[in-house]
Amino acid sequence: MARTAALLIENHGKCSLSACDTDESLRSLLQVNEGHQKETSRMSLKDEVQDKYRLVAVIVFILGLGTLLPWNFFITAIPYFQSRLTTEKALDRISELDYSNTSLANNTSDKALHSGDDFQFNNWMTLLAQLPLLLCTFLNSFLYQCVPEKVRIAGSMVAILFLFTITAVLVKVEMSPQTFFDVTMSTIWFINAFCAILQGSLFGLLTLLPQTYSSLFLSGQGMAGTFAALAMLLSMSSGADHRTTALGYFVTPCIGTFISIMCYLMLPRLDFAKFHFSKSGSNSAKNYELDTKAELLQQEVNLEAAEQKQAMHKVKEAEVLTGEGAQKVSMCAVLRKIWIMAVTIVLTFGVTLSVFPAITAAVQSGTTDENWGRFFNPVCCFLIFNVMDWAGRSLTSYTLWPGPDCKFLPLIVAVRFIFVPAFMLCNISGKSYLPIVFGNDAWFVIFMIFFSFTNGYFVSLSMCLAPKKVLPHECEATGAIMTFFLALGLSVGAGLSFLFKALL
Ligand SMILES: O=c1[nH]cnc2c1ncn2[C@@H]1O[C@H](CO)[C@@H](O)[C@H]1O
Repeated sequence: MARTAALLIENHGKCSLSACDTDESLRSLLQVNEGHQKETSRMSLKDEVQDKYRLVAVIVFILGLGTLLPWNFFITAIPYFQSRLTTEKALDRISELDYSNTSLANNTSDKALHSGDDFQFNNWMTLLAQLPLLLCTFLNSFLYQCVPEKVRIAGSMVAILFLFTITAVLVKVEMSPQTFFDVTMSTIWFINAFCAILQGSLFGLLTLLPQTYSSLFLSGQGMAGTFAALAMLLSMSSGADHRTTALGYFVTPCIGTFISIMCYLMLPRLDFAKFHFSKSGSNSAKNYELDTKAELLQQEVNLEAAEQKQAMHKVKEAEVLTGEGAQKVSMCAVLRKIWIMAVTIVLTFGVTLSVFPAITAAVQSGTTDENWGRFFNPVCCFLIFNVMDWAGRSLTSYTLWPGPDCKFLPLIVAVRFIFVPAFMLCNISGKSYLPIVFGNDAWFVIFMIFFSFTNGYFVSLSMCLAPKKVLPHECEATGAIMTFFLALGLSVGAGLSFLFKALL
């Protein structure tokens, strides 16, 4: 009984309800219960298995971190990839030249080096990292029925470890730039495809744990970028040569992924995880409602009699309004309720990925200090982005301004589009059309702080507010829909990055 009560409270905690007319009654019902939730939680916790030493929490955080290691380790290493492609491309060009004309040779070599991105590496990398996410979000929704969760999760992590090992080994292998580009792009595609399956499967698994564990997972994801930026800074400051630095850097995610695999394998051995995973993961709408109603009648908590009556009255009212509890979840109905959040997340990630990292990674320091010049990119672009992105995500634990009923959220988020021209007018060499207006490093740092903080805040805000717009039994569908729009936003942004790069 306590277990069912805990489930009820947990689900109520997870999803408050929308202002939709038909949902109003259930919403009031939950409000009636709200006052009793803390008390009930305390009671149920006594009976429930505890997360000893917060081990499950730590593991969930590490798993979150593990899922975004591939994306972050690849984008933070853009200068390494470019240096391999650009320099060798430049050398190729020089070797094709008639060396009797030295000035032509110099000019062309200069142009090749300064065009910086003949392969448009940043753009292709962003697109090939995000497209598999979109495709695999679909694929995973079929795959989850025929491939067991353990195989999907452990298998993806082993594949990611293998692909990271290849990337690390390639650091020491000489090959033509075109081959290096092709191999790297294939690695990026496959590593992100596995990462998408991993992410989707872990999100599914997390629905069986209390909601705080989903926040921890997201927090871990936010930390992955900082981890990559710090690994880059540490390997750069080791003073080793270029290639050894890159090797040290790529060995880090191999270790990180290995630790993730160990953590995942440990999870089913922990009582707290065992307890929650043994609960039925597929709580259908009907079951949920039956549970809810049964609990209202039977739960062994101190609901005052009058309020209990009121609660039951509301349930009956809701039954009449919603056409009884056995209703199916309609994706269209859910989408109608959460479209504002869906548009918000597409706009947020669309703007972010259209310039980050494709354009922001190309910005150089305006100073002549060589040392600062080397560290400018990892610090001002990647470290600041990831720390502030994480800070923005964390702020949603304290405030959810402007709230679930705000109709103007997409408009507020659209204002972020201003960052696109702002970054395009920063100090990027080899521009064809645009001048450098914000040449000072301080401008770039200021833009980056606001850009990343608002990215983290609005992404997390839309993900947190969406479940508040729907009925409890629609939460799972809401999660799936929002994950799809998250991936769509990332892919749209990655596509737009080609356009903005061409306009530079
Ligand atoms: O696969 C993903 N899932 C969720 N968020 C992602 C993924 N890939 C990138 N980002 C998000 O994109 C922004 C720029 O790096 C960051 O906010 C990062 O968390």
